[in-house]
Amino acid sequence: MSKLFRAVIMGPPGSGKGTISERIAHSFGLKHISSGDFVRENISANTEAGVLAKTYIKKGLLVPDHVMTRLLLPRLEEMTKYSWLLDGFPRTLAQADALNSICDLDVVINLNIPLETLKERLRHRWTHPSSGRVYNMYFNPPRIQGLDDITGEQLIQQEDDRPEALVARLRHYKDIAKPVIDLYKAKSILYTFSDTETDRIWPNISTLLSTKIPIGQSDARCASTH
Ligand SMILES: Nc1ncnc2c1ncn2[C@@H]1O[C@H](COP(=O)(O)OP(=O)(O)OP(=O)(O)O)[C@@H](O)[C@H]1O
Ligand SMILES: Nc1nc2c(ncn2[C@@H]2O[C@H](COP(=O)(O)OP(=O)(O)O)[C@@H](O)[C@H]2O)c(=O)[nH]1
Repeated sequence: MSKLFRAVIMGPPGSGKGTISERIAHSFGLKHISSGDFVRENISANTEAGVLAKTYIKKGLLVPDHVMTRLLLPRLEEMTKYSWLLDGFPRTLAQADALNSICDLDVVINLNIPLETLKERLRHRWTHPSSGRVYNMYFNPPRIQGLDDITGEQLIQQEDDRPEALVARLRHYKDIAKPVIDLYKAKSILYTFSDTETDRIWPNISTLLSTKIPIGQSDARCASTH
């Protein structure tokens, strides 16, 4: 079997991780694993880790490293047959070390987006709370204003997405992400993309992945995972 592909996407809130992950999953057939979605699934299913995670999320805190790794690592270990893209994990050096102990990453995509752009995007971000699906009133509006395309349920604007909250979130992100970024830079697997528009970043990411994912693998993977 050809070598499987392992990628991580990093970036501050609103940098486009979810949007770009969907494009990568669709174009290259990688399994998209979003830590936020996975946490929400565990909360809905009332698993032990889900119940614990909920107590932190309700307070606007990150879930502690040992809870996150206990949730995510077994999930990744189930995916040994697939190429995957991780979105939202690792967020801390402890999480990166835990990930490192179970696999070697091929590529880390790092999104570097100006603060003003992040503020503007999040001001217009609407979320379907139970699934984590996001919309932007200009970039990708829902079919019916205020309602989720799939369920028809009400969309909300998250408190966290207010410009005042964003500055603190961003500072926090920078502090905890820096050692993770430095680690991946030292391993020569970090690829940073800077722009204000996802549509201008996307062709560069697509070109990078075309050179990294062995020919034929992405198609084969698509067929085997959908
Ligand atoms: N790797 C992680 N480590 C710790 N907590 C996490 C992690 N991933 C998700 N969480 C928790 O789950 C919540 C939802 O995660 P999710 O990534 O969907 O949203 P977010 O933090 O608002 O990020 P973004 O705005 O970048 O999309 C987070 O706020 C955090 O409490
Ligand atoms: N205007 C604009 N909005 C974008 C662009 N890319 C993503 N968005 C929107 O910006 C918000 C943040 O994107 P998201 O993928 O959720 O980022 P994440 O927090 O890093 O996962 C969402 O509402 C997206 O629809 C872009 O190039 N322009």
